[in-house]
Amino acid sequence: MIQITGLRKVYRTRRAEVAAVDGVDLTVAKGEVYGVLGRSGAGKSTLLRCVNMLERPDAGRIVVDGVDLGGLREDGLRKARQRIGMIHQHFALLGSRTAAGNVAFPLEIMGMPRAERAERVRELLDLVGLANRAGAYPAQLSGGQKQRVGIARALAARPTVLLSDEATSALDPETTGSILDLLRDLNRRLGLTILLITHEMEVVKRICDSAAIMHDGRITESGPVADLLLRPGAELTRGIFPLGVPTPVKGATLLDVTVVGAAADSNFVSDLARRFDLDVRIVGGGVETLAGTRAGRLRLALSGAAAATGAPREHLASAGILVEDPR
Ligand SMILES: Nc1ncnc2c1ncn2[C@@H]1O[C@H](COP(=O)(O)OP(=O)(O)OP(=O)(O)O)[C@@H](O)[C@H]1O
Repeated sequence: MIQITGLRKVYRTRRAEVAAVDGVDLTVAKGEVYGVLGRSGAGKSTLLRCVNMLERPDAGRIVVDGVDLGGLREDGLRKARQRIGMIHQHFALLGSRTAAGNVAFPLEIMGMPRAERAERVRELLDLVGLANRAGAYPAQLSGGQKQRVGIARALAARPTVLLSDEATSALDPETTGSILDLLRDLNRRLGLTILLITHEMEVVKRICDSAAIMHDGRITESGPVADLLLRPGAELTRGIFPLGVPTPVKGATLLDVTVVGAAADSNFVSDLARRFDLDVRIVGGGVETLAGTRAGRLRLALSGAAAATGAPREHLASAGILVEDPR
């Protein structure tokens, strides 16, 4: 649905050149929620703004829904952008218009007749759970409600892709949760492909099927969350399940194990203890549900004759469990 290849964007100021995006390749499949995670300044906003050509890349290709955006002139681009909705951290609503007026705005620009427009606006506000606030002005709405208006407006032209620029960063945790659930629901109900950028691990945990980590304009790891978790040394795994600096346990061998899918709910710990006659203690970690997938990471302290041999590791690995030395 979205194919980004060799993307590069350089900002030139009088004093310096900054490669905000420095050779990014990314593929977002149709119907998935894809999160790009990174710290401030990593280049996430620039990357996202290149996807709908709000920023013209210096190099690389952006193909959305089969259309190569780089090859389009202004009018073609305007049409292509209707297929790409966008929501923003600070909502970007017009303060002088009601919720309904804000949602109607892109439809007016498209030239939709008034009666049809009114019907579509009603439908959109209903879709985001704001049917009863149509006449309210942004100043009268909570942050979560404003973002719901933003989402309704972004969906007005029936886009196939939604870009989310830190859509929940200005919201409290509970409201963040409800907006993320709404995005997930829209993704499922409308088959909407969502590419979001965020600095919050919680966003990736709650709704992303796939994720990428960005540092200094480059993607350092990317792929389906379930696959990334099982990749040795993955930063994503450490971010979702931080285990901290290992504290030695006297007479025990420490192992960090990552489990995804059925293994996360299996009896692998007691099985390990029985099979190798070990004493097994869990000294850190947890198990969670990530966008519908069960996953966990535990730090185990093994004691017993077989603890320091390779046998427990080999057994865990043969069951599809990632085993790493704590560090
Ligand atoms: N218009 C611009 N002119 C010059 N430099 C820019 C411009 N926009 C961004 N940059 C620089 O490009 C780099 C990436 O910025 P970008 O905003 O894309 O990162 P980000 O990961 O989205 O961070 P944030 O969450 O803080 O916005 C930064 O070093 C930033 O200072």
